[in-house]
Amino acid sequence: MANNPGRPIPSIKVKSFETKDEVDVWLFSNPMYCPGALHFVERNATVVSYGIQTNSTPVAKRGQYEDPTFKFQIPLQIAAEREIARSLIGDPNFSWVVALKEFAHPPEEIPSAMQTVGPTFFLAISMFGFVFQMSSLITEKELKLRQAMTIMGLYDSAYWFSWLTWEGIITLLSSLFITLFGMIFQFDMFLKNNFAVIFLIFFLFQLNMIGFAFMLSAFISKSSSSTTAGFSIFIVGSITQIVTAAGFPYNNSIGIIFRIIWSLFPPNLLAKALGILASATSPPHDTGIKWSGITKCPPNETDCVITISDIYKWLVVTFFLWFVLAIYFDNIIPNVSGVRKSVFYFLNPGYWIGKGGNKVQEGGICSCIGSVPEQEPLTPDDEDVLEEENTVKKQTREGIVDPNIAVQIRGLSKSYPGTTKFGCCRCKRTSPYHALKGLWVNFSKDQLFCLLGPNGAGKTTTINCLTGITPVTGGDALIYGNSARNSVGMAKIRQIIGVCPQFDILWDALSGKEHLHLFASIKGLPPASIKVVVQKSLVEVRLTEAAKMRAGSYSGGMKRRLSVAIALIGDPKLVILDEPTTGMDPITRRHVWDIIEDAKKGRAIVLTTHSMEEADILSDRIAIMAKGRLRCIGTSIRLKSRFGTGFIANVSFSGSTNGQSPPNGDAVTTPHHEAVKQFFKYHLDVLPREENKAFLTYVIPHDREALLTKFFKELQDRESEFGISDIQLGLTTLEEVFLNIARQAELETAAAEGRLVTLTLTSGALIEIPIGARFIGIPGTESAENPRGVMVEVYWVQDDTGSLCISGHSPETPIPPNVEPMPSRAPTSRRSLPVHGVVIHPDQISSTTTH
Ligand SMILES: Nc1ncnc2c1ncn2[C@@H]1O[C@H](COP(=O)(O)OP(=O)(O)OP(=O)(O)O)[C@@H](O)[C@H]1O
Repeated sequence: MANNPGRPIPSIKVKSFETKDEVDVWLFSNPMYCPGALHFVERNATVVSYGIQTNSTPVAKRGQYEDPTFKFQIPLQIAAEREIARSLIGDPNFSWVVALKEFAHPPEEIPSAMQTVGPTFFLAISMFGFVFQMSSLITEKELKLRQAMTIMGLYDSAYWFSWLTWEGIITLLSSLFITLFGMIFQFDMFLKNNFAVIFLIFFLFQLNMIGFAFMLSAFISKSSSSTTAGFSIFIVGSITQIVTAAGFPYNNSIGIIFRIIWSLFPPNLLAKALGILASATSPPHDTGIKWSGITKCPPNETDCVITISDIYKWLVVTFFLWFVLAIYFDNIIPNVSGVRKSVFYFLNPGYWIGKGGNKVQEGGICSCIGSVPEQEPLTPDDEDVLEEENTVKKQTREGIVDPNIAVQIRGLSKSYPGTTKFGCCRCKRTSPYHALKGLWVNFSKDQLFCLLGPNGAGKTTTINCLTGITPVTGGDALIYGNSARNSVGMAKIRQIIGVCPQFDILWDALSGKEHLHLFASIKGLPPASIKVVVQKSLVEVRLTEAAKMRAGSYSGGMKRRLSVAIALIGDPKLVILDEPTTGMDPITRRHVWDIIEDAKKGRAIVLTTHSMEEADILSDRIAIMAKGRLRCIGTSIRLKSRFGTGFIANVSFSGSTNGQSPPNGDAVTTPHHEAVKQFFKYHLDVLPREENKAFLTYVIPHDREALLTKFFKELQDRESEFGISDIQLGLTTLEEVFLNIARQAELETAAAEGRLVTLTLTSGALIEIPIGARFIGIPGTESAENPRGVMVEVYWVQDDTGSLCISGHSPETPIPPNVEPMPSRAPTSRRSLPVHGVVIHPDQISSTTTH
């Protein structure tokens, strides 16, 4: 204890044992407690043996590891040997001195926290901006927000540069805060290196990550995938940063090609830069990198292949590379409408000088577009449609520019090509579809043109062609003289149109006011006037109180009103409203109708709607489309008179107070009712469609039109005799016209395609009949009683999608003798396979046939 070099060991720190085994047991049960043990064996008077046992685990003290050999083993050895020598010599003062000294060596390099966890930590910080940026860009694509802005006139360049400016500012601030926090927390790397040197590394790195996010977002179509993509980049980045910190590939033993490829991934450059900056301040006497030293290799680095200034250059160059690639991929990867530019679009000089070069095509890069079969020119069946077509064709041929025409659609056709997509194991084929089959129509200025039609008629496709969302297959559309087929024309069109799309395209996080502000700016309104215009617009659509609320919390009707306001902002010359009042309550709907009515002045409006009332009230002209073609065109009255079933006459009786049905709903027949019914039957041969105590309602077919003047004059003269209080005469509703046209179109298509449906007879037999066929002869029913067999009349209704379905059939009746005999066939067995029914032309059915 007294011989320990340096200072004696106090007795409380020493334990003694009888045997080696006792020592081992004690050491085993008290690990890391005792640094060393001495074993003495006194062999004889001149020989004393001893053994040394030490703990070989190095222990860190204040960041420094103590070497057990120097610290314990040698001192124990010296102490033991001194004591043995003294004991053997018998001189208690006998002593010798041993001095121990390490070789001189450079200061030990302890990797700093900045070198070990710094790269991952700062990569994690930059991932916030990265994921946010990707998800913002993808959400704008996914929700068609970007498309909406483009239609309203936003240039791609403005879109990209506005994002870049915003992200540039955020990145600048975040880099500033990172550097300042590093200094506040007294990290040597931040304190000793030049402020600008550190700040620029963080700024350029984060900007680079933003460029990388821009590029990656072109490949992702769902915003929910952006977090997954961000996380994957983080994991990969963390691993490659560890590899970078270990020295790969920034040393002379690795080829430059590896270094170039490695440096394309921004986290690797950050890891290398932090490595250089941290090692420049790691030994206490190092002073860090000054601005003037960014081009020099750090003094501690022996195998230096890259300097801080090289890293700056790399970060700047790769940022521009990502940014350019982001714009390129954004153009060549199909957008949300499946439309893209050609892979070599940038080789077209027109693209750079703004004269064309923006031609778009459909289908993905890896999908083969099948050839679209040519559509045969169809001559319209309807005389009004034919006349309109001839007018437009004549104007086109003669180059007549009618100043009153806002939109001239010249044989517009659109076919969605069939595509073949090559998946992992199979090819997916879709067949081509002709959505528009040659439209020829003029939309006049100061008028509202209403496009009606069943679902899938082609209304939205027409609008998409007019707004450039989808490329036109054939024909053209001129909007105020600008062609929708030409990119220069389309750029001009977008400055003069306002669109309210079928589905609300709004940012949940922006308020109504901010939306209007944004679109007013896109429309190029002078900044000074925007505030006033936005306020006026909010008042118009009654959203003043909700102006500052986020659009995400608006009701469906409020969102629609905001979409209408957006369409009207900036005083567009053509306003396209695709089902603008869907989801609105009746009061709001009427209010929006007023807005639309007011908006007609000085501009053309194209409206599509499924509300016949809306079409009736707002439209100056109406066209009904079905299966990609115009079926009729004209004013509401013209359509009703031509395609309605006729006139509706309503006769009210005096004595009825409110004109409503009796409470039990039963028809009440009075002598007056009977007299009026007889009068109608005698003069017009019609029966009431509806009758009750208060009134009688008749549908009078068009063919009796000539009799009406005389008939109603006489009815009016006999009003008091019949007890009539009021007579109303009107045309049938637009809805009826719509249903008739849709039915006709459905029939045509079914006949052209030879589509069949199965009719189940009351007898249980199944027969196949063409869709829409009215009288059907049942094969195999010929008998002595009915030598020509029997037939049924089939009743048809249209379902929600406009398709015809069988609603029932009449009882079986004998086929009249004037009908040609059916081809002879074996009798149909019950519930056997369906046989084909024989279609009997209605003209062959005599008047005795029941309906
Ligand atoms: N990208 C596409 N690829 C293939 N077919 C399409 C595509 N877009 C639309 N169609 C088809 O074109 C037809 C016309 O569609 P469109 O959206 O123009 O109808 P619509 O008259 O607007 O119907 P709705 O009243 O339901 O809005 C439909 O049969 C539709 O399936």
